[in-house]
Amino acid sequence: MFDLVSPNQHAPRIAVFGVGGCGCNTINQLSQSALHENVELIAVNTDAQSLMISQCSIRLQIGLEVTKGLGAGASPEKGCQAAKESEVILKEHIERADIIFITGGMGGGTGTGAIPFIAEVAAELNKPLVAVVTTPFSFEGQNRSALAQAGVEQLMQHSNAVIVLPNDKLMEALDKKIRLINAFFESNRVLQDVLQGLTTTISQSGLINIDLNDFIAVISHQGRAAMGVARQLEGEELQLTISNALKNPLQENVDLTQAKGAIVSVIATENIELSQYHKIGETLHQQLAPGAFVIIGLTIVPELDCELELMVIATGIQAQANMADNNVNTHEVISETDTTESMVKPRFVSSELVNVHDFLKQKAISSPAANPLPGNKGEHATSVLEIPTYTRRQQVNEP
Ligand SMILES: Nc1nc2c(ncn2[C@@H]2O[C@H](COP(=O)(O)OP(=O)(O)OP(=O)(O)O)[C@@H](O)[C@H]2O)c(=O)[nH]1
Repeated sequence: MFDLVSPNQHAPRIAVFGVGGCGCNTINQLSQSALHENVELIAVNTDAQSLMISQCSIRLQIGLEVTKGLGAGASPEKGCQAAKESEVILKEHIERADIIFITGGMGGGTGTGAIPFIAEVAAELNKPLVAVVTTPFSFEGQNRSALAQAGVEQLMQHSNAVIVLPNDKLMEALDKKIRLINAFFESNRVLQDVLQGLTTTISQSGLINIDLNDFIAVISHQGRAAMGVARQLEGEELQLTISNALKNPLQENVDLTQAKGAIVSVIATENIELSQYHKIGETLHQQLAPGAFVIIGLTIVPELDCELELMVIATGIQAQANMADNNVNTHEVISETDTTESMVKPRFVSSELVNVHDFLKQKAISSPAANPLPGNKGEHATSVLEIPTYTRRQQVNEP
């Protein structure tokens, strides 16, 4: 006799921790998206008010003794103490997961102090961890920026991969007249895209055949990570699509030529040619460090409404000397790297429809014009959840 095996029985358990005001906002937005059932969203904060309005099923108030439920007051030390005070409960949730994603804003107290501590605990428990964090707008002042920089550096010591999205980059990419709340919303949407893309990539491992071990192999290169998605429309050059996927306008500039690994998810119709598939692998190898470990998954979606969709996660990138300098290293120039030494691990899988497809179809974040801001069209009702905690507090304190 055979027992029927549930299709999700072997899907890895993914925990997404949203830490501090920004982290909780992000996973609140994430909780509105279609996520795999093995993805658990965990809101973590010292601020009881923020947790009360969180829509996540798991809400952990940390550091009740240290912060009295009032936030860490922009003190990373307090944020770290709060996480230490609540280590047992945090550990319980870390232990239950196979892989951990953590997100939050660097520059305040809770996120900056607690995220590196949680990452350290995850490392002790041997759990792979990917962090997606923001750095403050310049108008928030030098102090927050310095706190953020120190926080990112600390985090990098304990994380497998750190994706840094500077809030300042938003201003460059978005309409200058955008309201602050919409800027945060848009930034959170990018965080949401990144997290949804990452979790979906692993959850759909049976379909696109990038399994957890592959993923871990790629993210185990410590350092910064970069992620991008792009679609190739009819008549467009594949090369352009690949370049678009490698530049996310809201992400900190990173030097991809240092990337030691990449996971590429290709979604195409049955008409995809071997030469196109090869071109993707070849271009990636030209753009990344020599010998980079590249895993390419392929999913066939017959009803795809474009030529091809790409999601690229590059890892193992060393930090820029100056985090504030965002105007260096665009990757238009393709170097003449010998690709024969590089390791490519192609995977072919055919399937009807996958969530990754839905995700990519809806997003196309490489083309901001394709994604008008919901707030600009009046589609997005401003909610208290989208107001950053520190702004919310200021509003409360204002007469
Ligand atoms: N993109 C984005 N950034 C945010 C948001 N909220 C806050 N931030 C950024 O994150 C930084 C830290 O803010 P919070 O997350 O509110 O701070 P915290 O970690 O809760 O720390 P404390 O309030 O001191 O306890 C800020 O300086 C902002 O740059 C948000 O919703 N979206």
